[in-house]
Amino acid sequence: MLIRKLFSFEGAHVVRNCTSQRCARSIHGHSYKVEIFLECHQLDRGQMVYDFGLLKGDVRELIDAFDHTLVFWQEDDADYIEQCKQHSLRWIGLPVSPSAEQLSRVFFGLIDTLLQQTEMHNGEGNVVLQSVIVHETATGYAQCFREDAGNPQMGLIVPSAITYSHQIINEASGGALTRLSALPSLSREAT
Ligand SMILES: Nc1nc2c(c(=O)[nH]1)N=C([C@H](O)[C@H](O)COP(=O)(O)OP(=O)(O)OP(=O)(O)O)CN2
Repeated sequence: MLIRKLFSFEGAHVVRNCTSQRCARSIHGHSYKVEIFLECHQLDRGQMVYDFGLLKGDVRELIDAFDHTLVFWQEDDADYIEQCKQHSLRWIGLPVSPSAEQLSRVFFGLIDTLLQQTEMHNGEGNVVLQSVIVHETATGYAQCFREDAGNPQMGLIVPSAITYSHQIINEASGGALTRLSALPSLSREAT
């Protein structure tokens, strides 16, 4: 059985090298929708795959870290990156371009890590992250499955390469970002 929980965030980006010139050459924003799909073939004591409420902690905090951010590709023009950091308190640097496809891969990897760290106390079965959908607009989305998340042809996403501005770290309410940042594989903004 599959269950799905929907999140949203507001974000801005440029996606270099894409065919759509407005997308490639102008900073623009999206009201992103993120759908998380969990799969399990067993129910817990509440006769649920996984209580939706459990996703309102770490996973919500992680997605909220992306809210009102300028997200850039770390291989973008150095001056552009510098200007992003100067003019936006909330920014995230990714080792891949911030297309819907790559954002879905980023979220898959990070949410998968958080779920694996979650202690289950209500007889949950083997709950696994089946896929993550990132909607950029009302008409376009990308869906990442496990094989996509780890596909080197799509670019390696080493979590330690993701950088968060101080403002994001400071505004995170505890839990998820702090724990992910404590992993050797996730880094904070360089000081
Ligand atoms: N496969 C992808 N194609 C495009 C992406 C993407 O991430 N993956 N991104 C963009 C741009 O970010 C753009 O802002 C969104 O493009 P588009 O869907 O064309 O947006 P519109 O609002 O113009 O769509 P309408 O259906 O005309 O409303 C481009 N492509």
